Amino acid sequence: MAAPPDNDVLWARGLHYSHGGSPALQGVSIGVRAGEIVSVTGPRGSGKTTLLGCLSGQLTPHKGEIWFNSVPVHTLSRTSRERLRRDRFGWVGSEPQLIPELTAWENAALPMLLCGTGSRAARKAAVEWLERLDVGECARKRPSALRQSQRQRVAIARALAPAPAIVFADEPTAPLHQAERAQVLRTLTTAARTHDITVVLTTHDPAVMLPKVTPGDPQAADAAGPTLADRNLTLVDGRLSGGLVAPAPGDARDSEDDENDGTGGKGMATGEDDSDGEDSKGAACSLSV
Ligand SMILES: Nc1ncnc2c1ncn2[C@@H]1O[C@H](COP(=O)(O)OP(=O)(O)OP(=O)(O)O)[C@@H](O)[C@H]1O
Repeated sequence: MAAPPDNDVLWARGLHYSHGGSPALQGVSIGVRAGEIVSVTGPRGSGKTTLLGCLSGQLTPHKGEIWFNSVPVHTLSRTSRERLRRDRFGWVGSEPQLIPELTAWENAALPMLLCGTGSRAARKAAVEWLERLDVGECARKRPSALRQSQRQRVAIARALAPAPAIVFADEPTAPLHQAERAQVLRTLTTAARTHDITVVLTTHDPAVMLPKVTPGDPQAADAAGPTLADRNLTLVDGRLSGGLVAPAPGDARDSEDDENDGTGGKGMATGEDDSDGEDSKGAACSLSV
């Protein structure tokens, strides 16, 4: 078993996953550095949610390796993976999935309480994060009294408050209005950057995440303002093609010819046997609290 590069907090090689025999990931390799914000885009059904499920330890890949620092996630027992998710990872789904009977601060504090943080400290951290995410005034309200964008900010506070090493966000802006999407994403990425939290997020809205870079025109890139992600990867039919600039519509690249693999230029091979044929393990992504 090869050791992962020292400077990657998360590293995966040759991931394969099939749902009921239908391949969702076909040899995906990725390396994520500590503090990096990586977005994964791609069309519907390209495998984004499955990739995040594997990387976050919710799904066990049928082939391949996943390392979190020096921990081989792919070989951990179910209990150890759940502990790893609880203690080191945060999760933001496309729906806030808050507990309706709890107030916003109680929802945000829940993962810390489950990790054994004292209730006073958990409440303090939860309220601070709600304030940082501009929903401090909602702390005592229940989810039903909040707007969807406020609920999603509470879910982001819940993911960030325990100071996880990595936050996984699966299409976190999907339920929001267009005007709120960039704002919520900016809130998530800014908060993660200031607290040195690594983020891997998926979106099928490339306009939201991709840096507005015009190749060969740095002035245009400067004028576009700061980018939300450090690196954007594109997943097509369960295969990754990396790059900083999205292919223009109609400029589809041939994934068979593309050796780019999302490892930040380390050149890790992705070309593995496509025939998987394993049955689905039927695991669905669930709330990581
Ligand atoms: N539980 C499941 N059972 C059967 N097939 C599934 C299941 N989950 C996903 N798939 C299939 O696996 C492939 C990858 O799905 P996945 O949800 O990972 O893609 P995605 O890029 O996240 O899609 P979307 O943008 O629609 O969320 C798709 O063909 C999908 O239909």
